[in-house]
Amino acid sequence: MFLRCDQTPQWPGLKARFSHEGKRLDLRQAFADDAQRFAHFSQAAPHLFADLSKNLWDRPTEALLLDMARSCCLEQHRDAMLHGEPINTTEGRAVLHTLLRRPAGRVLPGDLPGIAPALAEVHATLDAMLAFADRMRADDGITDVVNIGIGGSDLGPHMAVLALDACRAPGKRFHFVSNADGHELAGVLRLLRPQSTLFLVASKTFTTAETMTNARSCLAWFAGQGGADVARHFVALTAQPDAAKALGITRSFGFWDWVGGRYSLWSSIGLALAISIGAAGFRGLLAGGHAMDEHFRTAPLAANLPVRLGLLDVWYRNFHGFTSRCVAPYHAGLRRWSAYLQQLEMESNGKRVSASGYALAYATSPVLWGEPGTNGQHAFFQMLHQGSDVLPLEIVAVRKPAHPLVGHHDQVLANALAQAQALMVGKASDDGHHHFPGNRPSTFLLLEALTPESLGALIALQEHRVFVSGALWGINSFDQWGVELGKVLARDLQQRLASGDTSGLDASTAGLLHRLRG
Ligand SMILES: O=P(O)(O)OC[C@H]1O[C@H](O)[C@H](O)[C@@H](O)[C@@H]1O
Repeated sequence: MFLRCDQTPQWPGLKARFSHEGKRLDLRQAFADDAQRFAHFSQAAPHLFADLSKNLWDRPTEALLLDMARSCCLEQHRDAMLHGEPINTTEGRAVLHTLLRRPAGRVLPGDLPGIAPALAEVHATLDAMLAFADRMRADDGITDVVNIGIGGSDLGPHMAVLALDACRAPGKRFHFVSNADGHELAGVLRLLRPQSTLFLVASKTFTTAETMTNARSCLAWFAGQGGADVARHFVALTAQPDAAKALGITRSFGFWDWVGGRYSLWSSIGLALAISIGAAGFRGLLAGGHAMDEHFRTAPLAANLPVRLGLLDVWYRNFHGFTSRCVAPYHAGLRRWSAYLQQLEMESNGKRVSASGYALAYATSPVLWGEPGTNGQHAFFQMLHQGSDVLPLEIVAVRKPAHPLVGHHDQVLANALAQAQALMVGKASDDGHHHFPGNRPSTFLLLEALTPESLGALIALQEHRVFVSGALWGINSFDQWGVELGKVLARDLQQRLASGDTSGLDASTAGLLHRLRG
């Protein structure tokens, strides 16, 4: 059994450190006292550079956090995941999204026996999927690609297709339909012609109600518009190809139950992205992810970026008591970044019981939220600078733009830098309205350029940082039972909306149902 963070000898030490020094730490003073603060709290990692120095911690605190990670056997936890142990205990599954980006034939010391054959299957499926992607990419008869999926079967490919728009196949449009609300699908269908559209029905389980409703409507629309050849125009991306066949979709690309939905961009679920950026680009994404996996696997804890970020997350959540993290990508292509991270972190670590089912006495996942910079600055950054709560900010900036327009990118980068600076430095004024308290924390992640490789590394960094905080909190980061109750009740209420039966319902639900029936 691994220790949870609160069972370690460092936990009381961290509590004491927070009440004596931690809560009083002033970043301006900390920089004045330590000429090496930036050097110590910043580091390179594959494809990116991270500055953690404008955060409310110091070296002794970080050292205690690292010792706590050692007491929790974080490295053994990590290796258990990488080697294929069934660490998703409530579902009895391994957690092997890292295998999806491992080079063919690569064996790690400690791999369980099933890993080598699984890796061979991964590459056979990847090769077939990417060959298909390149065919579709080169096929001028296909102008529109529609990804139908929700949650992990939407957020990853959607975010990444937008982020890597500079690599998009010329002449192709990409659409993402996730909501069961017909307004979304109807708006997309209006733009399409059946003979030039490729529908990708993305669902690990092939049971998700929203996706099944949208897939059926697309099949009906296709037939209604005189579309022929469903086999050419519909592809399923699923771990349940038989369920896809039952719906009439014969071509499918598979993946495995050890790939969680929110970790599935790297699998066949990434087909929309692969068509957009091509096989070579998709392999670049995998290579970037793998480079970060290797960093996570081999770097000493004190120089391991996902570990340092995960420890900072625990320090902020459990000692400072910060309830959220604002994410601000300073790149318009990353406009779905916060939505993507919301599922990754909040569905993974939004848990109130330990892996063995006991109620925890401390807080877990923060709320993640945000918008691209500079837009957020003109909306909610007011609260970051002068609000009553301290809200840590995480900036992603990209040094080189992928467009030739003069005068734009410097403005964007200067704003990213200015926000982090302003939050920390503040500005004293006797007039309260003009007073900026400063000492507000931010993390700065910097990519050289937004490429498949750097995006892959950035995503894998976030996956592993979520793993680190989840492991220290002692929770199962890989199940999501909290989404089930609403699904069951929605099925019941859909029938009641038709029948009008309100028996056994609470008065509010019954009253609203009555109104919804009109
Ligand atoms: O890919 P699917 O099986 O359709 O699942 C889509 C999504 O819905 C589920 O309810 C989960 O909350 C998500 O983790 C998952 O990504």
